[in-house]
Amino acid sequence: MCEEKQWNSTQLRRYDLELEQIPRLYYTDPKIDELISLNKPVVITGSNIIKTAKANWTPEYLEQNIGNAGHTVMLSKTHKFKYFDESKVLNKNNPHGIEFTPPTRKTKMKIGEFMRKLREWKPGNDRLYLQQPLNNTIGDLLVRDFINFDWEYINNKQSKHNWGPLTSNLILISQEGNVTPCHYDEQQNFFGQAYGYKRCILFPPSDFECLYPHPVYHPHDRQSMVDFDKPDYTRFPRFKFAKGYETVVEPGDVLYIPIYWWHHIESLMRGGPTISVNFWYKVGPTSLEYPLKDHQKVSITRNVEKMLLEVLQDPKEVGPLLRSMVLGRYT
Ligand SMILES: O=C(O)C(=O)C[C@H](CCCc1ccccc1)C(=O)O
Ligand SMILES: [Zn+2]
Repeated sequence: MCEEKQWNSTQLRRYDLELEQIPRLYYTDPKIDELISLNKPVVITGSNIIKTAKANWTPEYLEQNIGNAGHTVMLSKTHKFKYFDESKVLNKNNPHGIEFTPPTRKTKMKIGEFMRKLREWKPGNDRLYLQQPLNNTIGDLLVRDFINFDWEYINNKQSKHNWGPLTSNLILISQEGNVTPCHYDEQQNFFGQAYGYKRCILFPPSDFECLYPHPVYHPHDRQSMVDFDKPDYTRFPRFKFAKGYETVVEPGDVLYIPIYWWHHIESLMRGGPTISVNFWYKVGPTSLEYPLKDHQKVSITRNVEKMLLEVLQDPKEVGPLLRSMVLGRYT
């Protein structure tokens, strides 16, 4: 039977992008392992991976059970929550940092205050996004739910695909309409959707030239410089060639976001709060096998940038040096 969809396309933000669908496969389907081994995204449906979260994690339940410690909440004046690395921002004890105006503010909030602020939110108020690594401050019922995730399935995938150790699980409680702008992470990611609906737009690592990441030394390292709401085609002409994939994850879905794949994530407008839990896996130093995979080339460019910045010191010298090295010789 076909369930009626719980959302409609007016709840999705509109972008100037051509998007194909990410495959949705039932968790017993062997094609899932084919796609994961090719470092390609797939939505795993019908599994018990986060079954207890799908069953129990409503905003009210989390308010009762997430624990009474303060939680990390990002505040933003816009719907965008563009991540930045605080260690790369210029401040008194970081002379090498750069001038930078943070687009979001990080605070600590008790869950009750967070939920109240969400309920009382009015246009013009700061938007809120709770982003809290799961730790030992969570309540007993949440611990029980977490223990009852289908770890056999999860661990089987982790070992079959030679992922490194699970580094962290992030609990995400988003206000409706919030956007995490396009970025990539250096970890494999099982992105579990527990409550509400999130639209995920992904691009392969080979779209590096179309998505213009900030320089590695910048606080917005790994984030795209392109504003999807208003792309600057003069500065970023190749953005029009980006070839994206999208899906809307629903409660119980687990989206495999391959390492180094770009992803933009939005909580549907007028869809109420959303709750997600991700599983990040670091990958160890992999032996370089030829031909190199696209994500390995991105990793190499990062190392070149870091080395050049280390020796040149001044970021303004990196462009001219690379240009003189490459133009007429390698191009
Ligand atoms: O799971 C992922 O990789 C996502 O990008 C999920 C994303 C929020 C990520 C917030 C964040 C980014 C970097 C460091 C710490 C926190 C969302 O769902 O909005
Ligand atoms: Zn991410």
